[in-house]
Amino acid sequence: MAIQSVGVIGAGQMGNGIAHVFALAGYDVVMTDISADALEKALALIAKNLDRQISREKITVADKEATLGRIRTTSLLSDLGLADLVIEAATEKESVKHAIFADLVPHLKPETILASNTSSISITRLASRTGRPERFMGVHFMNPVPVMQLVELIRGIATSEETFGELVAVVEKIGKTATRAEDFPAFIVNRILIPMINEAVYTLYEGVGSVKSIDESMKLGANHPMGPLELADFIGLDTCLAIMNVLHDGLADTKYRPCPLLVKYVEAGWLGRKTGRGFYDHAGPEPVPTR
Ligand SMILES: CC(=O)CC(=O)SCCNC(=O)CCNC(=O)[C@H](O)C(C)(C)COP(=O)(O)OP(=O)(O)OC[C@H]1O[C@@H](n2cnc3c(N)ncnc32)[C@H](O)[C@@H]1OP(=O)(O)O
Ligand SMILES: NC(=O)C1=CN([C@@H]2O[C@H](COP(=O)(O)OP(=O)(O)OC[C@H]3O[C@@H](n4cnc5c(N)ncnc54)[C@H](OP(=O)(O)O)[C@@H]3O)[C@@H](O)[C@H]2O)C=CC1
Repeated sequence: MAIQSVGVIGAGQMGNGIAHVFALAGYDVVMTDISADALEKALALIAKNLDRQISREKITVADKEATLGRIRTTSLLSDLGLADLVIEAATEKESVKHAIFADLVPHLKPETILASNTSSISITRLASRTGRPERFMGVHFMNPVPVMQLVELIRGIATSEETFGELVAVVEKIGKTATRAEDFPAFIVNRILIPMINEAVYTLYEGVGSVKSIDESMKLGANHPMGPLELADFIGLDTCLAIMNVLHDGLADTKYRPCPLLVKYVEAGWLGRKTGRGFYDHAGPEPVPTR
């Protein structure tokens, strides 16, 4: 099946970037979210990120206009019914994802491929209740989507060769590089990266360093583009904690226990950039460490 139209569910940090890259590559995009405000913010962010690409002469003004013209937003999940591919990028909570698929599937064409941008949750389990496990995949983009080259492709135990092949072709068409990860907790990137971030939170929690010294050490000492705590704020502390819980429960190994300080920040609603405060206060022109 030639994929021409893409549905995106969830217009948060990831959903807006996924809509951006598909529309820029020429796909028709319908994006939905439970929050109308999130949809509005997402369109504004897409326009801003397209302007970044114009200022670096990566695209033209005409490209930006055409891209925005290919993105439609809706509050109705049923409006995604005609899409050839639907990518779910809602909150990293398994119950939320199952509920979305249960509401969505009755509206879909039989040949439509369903995918989740989940950071860590079992693709096999997500697929098992959709009635189309052979046409279900993990398509895991990296943040920020317009810039990061990688897309992790994860097959559930029942995903067909045909579905996998179609998504390899789609990733190539949007100009990114697909790697393949097997369907085990947090796949490859987050199996390695998020425990490192959790370790950075332990380093802060045990008083080994301050937010500033920890991030500066990894930026200058390991050439990381962002320090681990700055990156945690960028990802979202709720998402980082959700991934650690998936690793801890899925691999039954205490080495994946989430740091109590990370739990406390999430309990306080200090989720990082998306709520304005995490390990940094993002209210001003420059982020200010909060510890
Ligand atoms: C949690 C999961 O499930 C998986 C994950 O995603 S884990 C997280 C993976 N991501 C990372 O590790 C990001 C690490 N950080 C970085 O790579 C860099 O800091 C960064 C690319 C985000 C910003 O780079 P920088 O050098 O500080 O900024 P800057 O030079 O201004 O921007 C570089 C490019 O990124 C773009 N950019 C910067 N921030 C951006 C953002 N938030 N959204 C979109 N584009 C952005 C700029 O426009 C520029 O794009 P072009 O090259 O296309 O013009
Ligand atoms: N953040 C990151 O760096 C990365 C995240 N991911 C994965 O992508 C997914 C999204 O993450 P992210 O964008 O950071 O999360 P965000 O919290 O930024 O955005 C999630 C969006 O989904 C909305 N939402 C919640 N429930 C529903 C629903 N039932 N139907 C439609 N929309 C809904 C949320 O609305 P509201 O806020 O009102 O609840 C919010 O706008 C997660 O699975 C995450 O693990 C993958 C790669 C990187």
